[in-house]
Amino acid sequence: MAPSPSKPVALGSAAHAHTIRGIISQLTTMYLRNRTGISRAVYITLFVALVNRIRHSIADQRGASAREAEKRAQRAGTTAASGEDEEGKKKKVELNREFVRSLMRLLRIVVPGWRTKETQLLISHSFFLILRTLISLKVAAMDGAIVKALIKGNGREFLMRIVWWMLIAVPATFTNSMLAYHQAELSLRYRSRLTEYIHDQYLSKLTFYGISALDDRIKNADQLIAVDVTKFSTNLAELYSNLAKPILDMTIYTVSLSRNVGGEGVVFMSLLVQLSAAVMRALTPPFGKYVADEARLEGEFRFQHSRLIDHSEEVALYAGHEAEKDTLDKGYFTLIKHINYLLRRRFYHGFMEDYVVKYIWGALGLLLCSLPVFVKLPGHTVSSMGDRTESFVTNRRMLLGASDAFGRLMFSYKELMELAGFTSRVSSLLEVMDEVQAGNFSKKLVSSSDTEANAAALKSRGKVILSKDIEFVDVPIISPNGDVLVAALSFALKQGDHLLVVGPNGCGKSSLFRILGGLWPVYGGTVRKPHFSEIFYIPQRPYLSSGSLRQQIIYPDGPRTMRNKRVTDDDLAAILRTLSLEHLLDVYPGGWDAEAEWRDVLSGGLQQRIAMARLFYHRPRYAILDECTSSVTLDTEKVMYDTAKQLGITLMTVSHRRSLWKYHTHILQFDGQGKYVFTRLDADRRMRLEDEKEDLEVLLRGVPEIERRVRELAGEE
Ligand SMILES: Nc1ncnc2c1ncn2[C@@H]1O[C@H](COP(=O)(O)OP(=O)(O)OP(=O)(O)O)[C@@H](O)[C@H]1O
Repeated sequence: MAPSPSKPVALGSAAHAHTIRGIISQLTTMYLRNRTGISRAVYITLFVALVNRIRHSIADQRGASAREAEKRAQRAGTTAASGEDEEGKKKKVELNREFVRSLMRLLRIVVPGWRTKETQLLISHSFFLILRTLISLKVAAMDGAIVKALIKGNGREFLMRIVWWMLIAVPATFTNSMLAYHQAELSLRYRSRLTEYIHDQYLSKLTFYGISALDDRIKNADQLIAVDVTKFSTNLAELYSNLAKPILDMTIYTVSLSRNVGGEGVVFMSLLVQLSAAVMRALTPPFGKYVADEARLEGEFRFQHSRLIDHSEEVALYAGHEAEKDTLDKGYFTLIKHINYLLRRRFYHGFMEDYVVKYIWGALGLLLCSLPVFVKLPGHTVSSMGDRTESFVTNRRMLLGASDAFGRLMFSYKELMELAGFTSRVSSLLEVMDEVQAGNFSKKLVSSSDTEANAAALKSRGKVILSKDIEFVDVPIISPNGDVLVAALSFALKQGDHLLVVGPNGCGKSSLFRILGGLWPVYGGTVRKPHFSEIFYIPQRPYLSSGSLRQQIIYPDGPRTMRNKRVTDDDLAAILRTLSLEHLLDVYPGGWDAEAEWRDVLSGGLQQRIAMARLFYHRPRYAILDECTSSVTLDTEKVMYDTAKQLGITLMTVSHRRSLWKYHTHILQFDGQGKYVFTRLDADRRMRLEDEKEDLEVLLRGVPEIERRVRELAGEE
């Protein structure tokens, strides 16, 4: 009989299977014999891979920072030219290199060095974080021991363990309180550092003016400084404990767990957890951007309210409450719509996150804890039921700790995104402040202007030379929107020459003084002028600061500077008497120290007189008087101008009032079409000419009437 062909195959496959089984068993034995060594090799490889990954990201980030710096340098030269709109500039809020770069900049501000209070706080915070994890480990072991005593039915041991458990709770709760305290204190310190830094920058080199008038990238700096900085600081302080503690917990718990249940299970479970975490991260909405948008909308809503408070009288007189209500409602509903959308996204995300973190990972954890019960691991001799229960309870407790830590790490991704939102907002303020200080402004150009030519004009700069007198040589007056008001202005004024500036509305009269005061850049030509401190400006609506009556007169000096200048309250009273303001000292209780919201309690005319008193106190070499006598009588105006001249102040006035001509020696007259005339002013002659012109105009106005009457008479004849 021919041998069955299947037999050798069967024999062969049995032998084959036998060989494979033999190889597997040999490999398993080899693995179990060298298990510790292999585990170490795996851990070391993973660690080296991690370090390499971090090294590469840092190198990438450095390269990106250099490229970003290059791009910014290029952009700085072209922002004004491009007329780019705000949307185009809005940064995307993501956890990218830009975020790391911005965060690093803010971190250098909030923790400026090693020997600072912040570093001390961070170190002691870290100490308490480690202490809490160690205490938690001890508590986990004690839990296991308590349950073991219970299962054994050993009442004495059970009670003893409970007493120990209660004792360890004392350092545990103390540590918890210390952690909460450190977190709050750190947040406060970060906020103080940032606010101090921003105030220094914002209030130097007229940055606050540049941001609000010459640049339109930052809409509400107040909201950014008062609210977003606080939220950033709180978020950052929370994030440290929300990141550091779970990372620490995870490391310590995982090491202890792998000792109890074997490293393989832990590595396998970590891989599964990592995988599900990566999926969840991919499904996480861009919360950072949402938070930044929410903060912006909050800011806009607040701004609309503060505008209503500032202009309550005007709105009330116009009965504009319905229109204002519409604007406010619109702002509020836009905000609420966004918050509702955010809530919905958070709801779905929270649902998914909770399910994965609590239940999927929880089930994986139970499987892991059961390993020592169902699988015999080398080096683990679990014998009695009590021992098994103790090991299960301890492992379960540690695992809960580890998975809770991982869950918190996952949640902290959301917080990290929120931090990215606030980081983006705060750092955009810092960047715009830097650019404004460097003279790089970005403002939407007026559509009517020749955008390219004007943008080029806005980029170029003229010369400013310090001098005793004032001289403009071919200086263009260009509004921040790129509107050329005067192409090239030239005039010269010596000390003692008093200048009157006239012209139609919007022709650039005040803008000339903004250039003189250093508020607007000199876009071309040469400006010779005295130092900023020697020119005093009085606008039509004087600025009344908060503080006492005395402070209104001496602003921006403080009482100490006043004393240093050897000016007394009696000197100030004399100034008040000159302007017939002495009654203010009796009207408001407290005299010089009386405090009030001066802008509300003083009439327009009184405010203008206070502004003049301020001028007489400071006695500058030059004064710019911008329609600042519009609300006072001619008698008061005379006193103001005569006294100012007696004090040796050179006056530069913007006014349409003819009564002011006689106080000036020169006139600069704009025609509103970009042309101007600068001449000496012979007030009497000019007054005569103007009178004659007005008489003739009246006569001319009567001519049609005379003609009509002549025709009527001719008809009657
Ligand atoms: N911060 C700014 N941003 C953009 N444009 C501005 C800014 N300030 C002034 N302008 C524009 O510059 C032009 C000149 O303004 P300016 O205040 O010099 O006018 P003015 O001659 O003093 O007018 P008025 O007699 O009405 O006070 C106006 O068209 C004004 O809209």
